[in-house]
This record gives sequence, structure tokens and C-alpha cells, in this order.
Amino acid sequence: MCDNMAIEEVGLENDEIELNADAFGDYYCHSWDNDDKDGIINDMGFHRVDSDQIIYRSKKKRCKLIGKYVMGDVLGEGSYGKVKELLDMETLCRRAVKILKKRKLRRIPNGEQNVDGEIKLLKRLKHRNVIELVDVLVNEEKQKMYLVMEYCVGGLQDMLENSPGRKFPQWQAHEYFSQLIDGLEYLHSKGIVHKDIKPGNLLLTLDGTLKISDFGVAEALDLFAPDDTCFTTQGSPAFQPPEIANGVESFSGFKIDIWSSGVTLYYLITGEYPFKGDNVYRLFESIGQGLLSLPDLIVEPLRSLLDGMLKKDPKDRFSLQQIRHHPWFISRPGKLETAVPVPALRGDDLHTMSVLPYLIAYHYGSDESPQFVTARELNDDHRSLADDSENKSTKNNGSFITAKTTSWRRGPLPCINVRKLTNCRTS
Ligand SMILES: Nc1ncnc2c1ncn2[C@@H]1O[C@H](COP(=O)(O)OP(=O)(O)OP(=O)(O)O)[C@@H](O)[C@H]1O
Repeated sequence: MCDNMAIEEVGLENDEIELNADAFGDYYCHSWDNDDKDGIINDMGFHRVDSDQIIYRSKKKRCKLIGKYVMGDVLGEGSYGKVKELLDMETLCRRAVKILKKRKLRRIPNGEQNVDGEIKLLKRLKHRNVIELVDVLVNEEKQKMYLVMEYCVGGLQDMLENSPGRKFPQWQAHEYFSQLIDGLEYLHSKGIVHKDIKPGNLLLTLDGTLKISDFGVAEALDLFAPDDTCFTTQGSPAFQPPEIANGVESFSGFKIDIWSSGVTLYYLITGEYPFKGDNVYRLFESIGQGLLSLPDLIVEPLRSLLDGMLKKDPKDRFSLQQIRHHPWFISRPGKLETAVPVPALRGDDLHTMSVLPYLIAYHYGSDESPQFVTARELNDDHRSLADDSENKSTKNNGSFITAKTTSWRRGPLPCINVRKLTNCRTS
């Protein structure tokens, strides 16, 4: 039986525990007790255990340092690896890190090339609407790479998926679309074709700034290339233009970004794709025909903008300049409907920094959290403590607070449970 089996022994992290429990209701764990009457032994020798038999025990927060960064919780996971939150100890900036295992990359078709390409490209770029690659760390011993990026609170795809109507009000879509065009114009001016513009690759920072991210399949045009001709693409099928669906050999790179931005705008406004198919072959058949039918809810001037961006022939398709001068782009739709919010992160609407519990474990070395009290409380109760130079003060929700613990003033810090990845080098 698995009665005493704690989830952490299965090797899952906290957030994975919640996810898996929600999705399946029960777990499979390794327990080798032959008396198991309730569990089911399958062909592979695993015992099925119901969720009520599992003791949920939070994994201890163990502070992990990567260079000058303190690592927090997992923010998300893509096909290349996990993304975790970070705190830069020098600047106190909140960051996100994509953790890539080289062994895993080798198993993904073009995995290593895509990552190398992404790093090279991102290092060249600096724009308000393009995700910034802040640092690259490599741990040769562990065969891991850490891409440190600007921290974002979420992406447009997650926002849509978590909103009841699964679409944005026009004013909100307009705000994001304008920023997308600003970022795209910058990329094209640098000779970069993104090739995978879609809501899932458009992230938002805490102040609502849109960041174009995921340059894994982007292409930097040759400096001396006469035009933007490209020959390959690996973007998401639903966002591909007719020329790709019809398998042409070469195509205008910039015009494929215009098309996918048009599909993105359509999706932000309607919550649906302009071209559909049960499978990728049917989808490409539909895209390849290029017969656009806009629903009645899309009225002028938005109608003619989408029509111009989703023209079957790339030569007839709008350029960025035409989009910029279009009446819908210039307009400011009224904020008549309430905004779709950024979804909560594991139930936390405020997206509180997840690094703090690790720092608390680091500084106090126990599960006991420090007690946070206001400066006034502190002055009333422990006047001497308030003057203590060892007291650490911080700001919380605009009010001044001071942290105190009973053990704080006594001697040196307790044993620090910290894993330091000293082998990291910046590249
Ligand atoms: N800079 C960031 N700040 C905060 N969260 C991020 C950041 N970058 C990525 N994430 C989160 O991590 C998840 C995984 O991102 P990643 O770019 O690795 O993959 P993806 O684009 O979702 O998928 P794939 O790589 O398979 O196309 C994202 O869905 C997002 O929730």
C-alpha cells in the first residue's frame, strides 16, 4: 500500500501535484507491498493508488542559486523545457528563466539549432515589444542552459482560454494589436522574420506591455539579401498563410508575419480561427483555398483591415505601412466592455513573487515563516527591536512593514540549505 507515500517521493514538484490530481483524480506510484488489495497492478507492475490514499506533503523549499539569481516556482512549461521565476540579487529585478536540458534538445527535431538561433537573434534585439534576453548561463556539468528573460505575467492565449467569452473586447484587442505591430515593425526593420506569431507567443508584463516571444523558428535574413524571400517555416499550422499551405518553394517572409498577425487579430476579436479543419490536411486545404468569410459581428473599419491582412495572394496582402494607416488602427475603440484579466497564477490573482518562500527558507533555515508586522505594531510592542540594525524592512502594498523573528537577533544565521550552481558560466 502507498499510505505513507508522499508525493515528493514520486519525484513531482508542488505545482505538478496539483495539476495531476486535478486531471486524473488518482496517482500511480511505485509501491512494492504484495499485500496490496485495493491497488491495481497493471502490465507494467505499477500499483494504482486513489488520491485519498496519498498524503500531500509540500516539498521543502530549497533555495537554489543560479549565478546571481535566486530561483522561484515554475511559471509554465513548453516543449523545450520548464520556465521558472527568478530574482536578480544584484538589481532585485524579477525575471523568468527557460531551463533547457541539452540531452532533451537533441531529441527534438532541430532542437539545438532552434535554441542557438533564438539566442543569437534575441541578443541582437532591444525593443519595448520584444522579449528581452537578459542573460544566458550554461552548466556544462549538468548539461543545462538557462535563458534569463524579462518576467511576464501571462500570455494572450491563456487570458482568452480563461475568460468566459474566450475573446477580448475590441478596445483591448486594439491595444495588444497596436503593440504587436510596433514590435513586428522593429523586427522587420532588423531583417528578422518571426514566423510564429500567435496569441501563445504574445506575453504581457505586469504593466500590460506586450512582448513578442519565442524566436525558436524565426529567421534572420542575410544582410545582403535583395528581399525578404524565405524557403522554410515551422510555425503553428492554424496561423500559416495560403502560400505555405499550398507548398510553394519560396515566399515573402514579412508577408507570412502579416498573415499570422491577421489570424491573431481575428482570434483575439472572435475567439475563433478564420480557417478551420479537423486535421492538419483539411486545415491546410481550407487555408490554401483562401476563401475568407468574415462573420457579421465584424463591422467596418475592422472588416476591411482583416480582409486586407488575410488576402490569399501575398502581393495583395497589406504591408505594415498600410496597416498603420488603416482607419481601425488609427481609431481608439471606446472602453465599453470590461477588460479580460490576466489569469491567476495557482490561485493567486496578484502573481505574488514565488521567490520569497525560498529566501525565507534560506535566511531562517526552518519551515517557520518570519512574522511580518507593521512598523507601528513593532514600535508599540518591541520598541528596542525597531531600532535594531539587524531588522530588515520592506514595502508591502504601499505600507512600510518590518520583518521580525524571535530567532533573528540571536547569533548567526542557522544552517543554510542552499544549492549553489557554481559551474555556471555566462555565454
Ligand atoms: N518571460 C516569461 N515570463 C513568464 N512566464 C513565461 C515567460 N516565458 C514563458 N513563460 C511561461 O512558460 C510557458 C512555456 O513557455 P515556452 O516559451 O517555453 O513554451 P511555449 O511557447 O508555451 O511552448 P512551445 O515552446 O512548445 O512552443 C509559457 O506558456 C508561459 O506561461
